[in-house]
Amino acid sequence: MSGRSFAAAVRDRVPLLRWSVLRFLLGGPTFVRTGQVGDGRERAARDFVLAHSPAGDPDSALAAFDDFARNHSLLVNIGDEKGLILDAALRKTTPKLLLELGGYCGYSAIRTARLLDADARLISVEMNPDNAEIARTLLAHAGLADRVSVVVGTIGDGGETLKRLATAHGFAPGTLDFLFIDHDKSAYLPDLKTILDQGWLHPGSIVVADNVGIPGAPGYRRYMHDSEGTIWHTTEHHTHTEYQSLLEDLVLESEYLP
Ligand SMILES: C[S@@+](CC[C@H](N)C(=O)[O-])C[C@H]1O[C@@H](n2cnc3c(N)ncnc32)[C@H](O)[C@@H]1O
Repeated sequence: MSGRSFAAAVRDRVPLLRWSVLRFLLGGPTFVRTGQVGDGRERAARDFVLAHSPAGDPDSALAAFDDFARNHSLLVNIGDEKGLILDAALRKTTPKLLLELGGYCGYSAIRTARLLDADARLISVEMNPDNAEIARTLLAHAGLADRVSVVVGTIGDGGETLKRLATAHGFAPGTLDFLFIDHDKSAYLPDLKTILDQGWLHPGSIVVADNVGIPGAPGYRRYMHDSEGTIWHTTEHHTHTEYQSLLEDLVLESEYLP
């Protein structure tokens, strides 16, 4: 094993040896409040992906993102390991209208949009305008701008974003085929219930939720467990937190039944 790959293997097993991981943990409260770590890594990631992947190649953009997050500065993308779970869920259906809660720098939006039919649309709702702009830049770089709209807002902002989704993006009862939840962990369940109240989901709609293990969304997990076989059918994917193999995480994939 070369010196570089040995160092990478150690970082993978002992993530706390990485300064960027420690810096992320120190910036935890800032990240929860603002959606950015506070050391400029999100803009640095944008510049890295632009410099290290050719235009119009989503897989190269994802590889550059993964390289940056693993070897330079940790990013809270769904990442390459859990991303395969998202890919598989998307490949089981042919979703036409998709909603993502928590876009960050656009990694999961690129991952999702590259698998969609040309007439499908993903709307990514992101609270931080700077993240939204980074995501738009990288989606355009990957050649996917026509399939994805990044909307700045939150589902819990008093109806403004819900209204925008309905009027500008065609959300109506029974139209939403696929929902990816990856934002504020305390908002997973309330936002899902708000979306249920809108009636946007239909029998067979799929909801994938990241980080149900770490940082954790225990109320969401309990709700899915309690409604198993009646409202939802859920598969729990046991996996690892992004970009290391020490800490375990859970991704929940739920099919809407009624
Ligand atoms: C874990 S990151 C998302 C990672 C992204 N899905 C990916 O895999 O590339 C969480 C993102 O959610 C955003 N966020 C936090 N609370 C939010 C909310 N209530 N609505 C929308 N976005 C939110 C943050 O600004 C941050 O960009």
